[in-house]
Amino acid sequence: MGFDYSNTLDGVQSFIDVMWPNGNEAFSATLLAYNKLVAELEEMVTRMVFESYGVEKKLDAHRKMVTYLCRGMKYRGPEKNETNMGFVAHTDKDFITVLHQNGVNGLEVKARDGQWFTVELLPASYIVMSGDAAMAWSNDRLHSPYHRVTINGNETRYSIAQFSFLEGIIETPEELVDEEHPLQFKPFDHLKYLDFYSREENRTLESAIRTYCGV
Ligand SMILES: O=C(O)CCC(=O)C(=O)O
Ligand SMILES: [Fe+2]
Repeated sequence: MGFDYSNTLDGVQSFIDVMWPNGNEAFSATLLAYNKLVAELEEMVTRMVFESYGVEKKLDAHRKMVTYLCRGMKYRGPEKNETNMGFVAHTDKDFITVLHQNGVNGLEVKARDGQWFTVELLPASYIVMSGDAAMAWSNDRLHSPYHRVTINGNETRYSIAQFSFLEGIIETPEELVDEEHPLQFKPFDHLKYLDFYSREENRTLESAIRTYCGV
């Protein structure tokens, strides 16, 4: 389950209203505090990326467009005759994802070289992963990896993710384009890309972002 504007009081409140019509102050305060911290982490990583590419002057305009979606996942262990009760392989459609899990591993990521590996996390660890929008923005420098969840044991896995989206047009900075690195993606409207991906016929594309706005 998930909700939009997840680092704002209004966003959290609209979720709480659905789940607890009589309110749940403690949960609401915890969720908002958590999502704000995770948004700060996302902001910090984004700043590091912009600085490392020498495009920090583009950061303010970028920040003004950022909005977050929070999603909570529950994966129970397989029962008899069931296999893999996880999440099918996909790339994230956002800019940057920050993921956290309870003590149960299960996330697998496909590296650039095609090898799948299991992400083994300490309880206090977070995963920061680039999505399709960051890949397009960076002219293919950041990799938006295929990933999936496979649950083998009996323990239930819980994870919580916060996804960043841009309300507006995403454009590759000209600093990241030159003769050696020709432009790979045309400017695109991030939320319209989500509409595109939500259509049945586009969900099985090898790379929805390349089909949508690849050069
Ligand atoms: O539960 C996880 O660790 C991954 C979830 C995920 O990939 C997603 O929600 O996009
Ligand atoms: Fe994902």
